[in-house]
Amino acid sequence: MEPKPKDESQPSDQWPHKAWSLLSAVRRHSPLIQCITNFVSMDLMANTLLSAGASPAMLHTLEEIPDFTPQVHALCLNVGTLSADWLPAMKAAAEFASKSGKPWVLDPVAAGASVFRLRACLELVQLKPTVIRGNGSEIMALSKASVGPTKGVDSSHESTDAMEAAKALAQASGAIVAVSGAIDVVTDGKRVVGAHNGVAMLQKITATGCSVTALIAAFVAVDQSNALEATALALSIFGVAGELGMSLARGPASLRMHLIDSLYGLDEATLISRVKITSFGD
Ligand SMILES: Nc1ncnc2c1ncn2[C@@H]1O[C@H](COP(=O)(O)OP(=O)(O)OP(=O)(O)O)[C@@H](O)[C@H]1O
Ligand SMILES: Cc1ncsc1CCO
Ligand SMILES: [Mg+2]
Repeated sequence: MEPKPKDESQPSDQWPHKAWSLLSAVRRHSPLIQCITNFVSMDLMANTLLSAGASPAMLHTLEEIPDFTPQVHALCLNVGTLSADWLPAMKAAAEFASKSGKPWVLDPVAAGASVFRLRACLELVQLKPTVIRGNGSEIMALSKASVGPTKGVDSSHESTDAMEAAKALAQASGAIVAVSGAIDVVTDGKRVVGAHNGVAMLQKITATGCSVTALIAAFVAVDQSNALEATALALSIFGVAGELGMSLARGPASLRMHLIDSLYGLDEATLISRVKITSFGD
């Protein structure tokens, strides 16, 4: 939607204003986001997209993809509860999205947990995602193409430990690669930025990572030509909603509710005062 001229330099003090501008664009355009995602995440992901102003559609049947996927503004693929019969639909959707010039985002959940899952993720990477977002362990497994010791869907690495793996994966795939964690690391293979927002309690709510991947799809849908910036901003804004939600929450269950309310209610002054994105200086 509405491609904008490429912004080569992103002075750090422009990030907060850009954050408001992109969130406003998502609210205004309400991009249609197709999500083929795991059973655990469907509810939180759809509600995250709705609260940000986007329009989620959790359609995953192969038979519907030729009709539906060309109409969407972006696609989100997530392999969290992958089975062999879902993979052809994911591949077909990725191909339709690419053919119709729509961005698509891959969440390689637990990429290193099994040979089947790793192969599936590597095959999806071949189909040229616009963005890949995972936690530290997922990005390291995918970048090294190796099955290894993993804690399932949770990370046993810091996001910053995966920085070189993320750069290598970005260079090899042509995708923007984002690694979530205390600092969300985002790279195109050369430039690296960090989004510093969020609270650790977000890790205690299942599928917050899956949901922020879908939010990235919505942000890239409204600013396709600046995918690195849109990715970093989606991560930062989700983190700001987490910070605001945490100030009202008593634990993970109430944070889940306040996260959604805070994303929905985010205003310009609050967002601009809280967004924190820095360059890692490459
Ligand atoms: N230590 C932390 N401090 C602040 N925010 C964090 C921290 N760890 C994770 N987050 C935030 O929590 C959200 C989920 O990230 P996480 O790395 O847990 O994803 P994930 O492992 O893929 O989650 P899931 O598989 O449950 O969807 C992101 O918005 C991330 O920025
Ligand atoms: C817990 C869980 N298991 C498979 S997918 C998923 C959601 C978080 O990734
Ligand atoms: Mg995940």
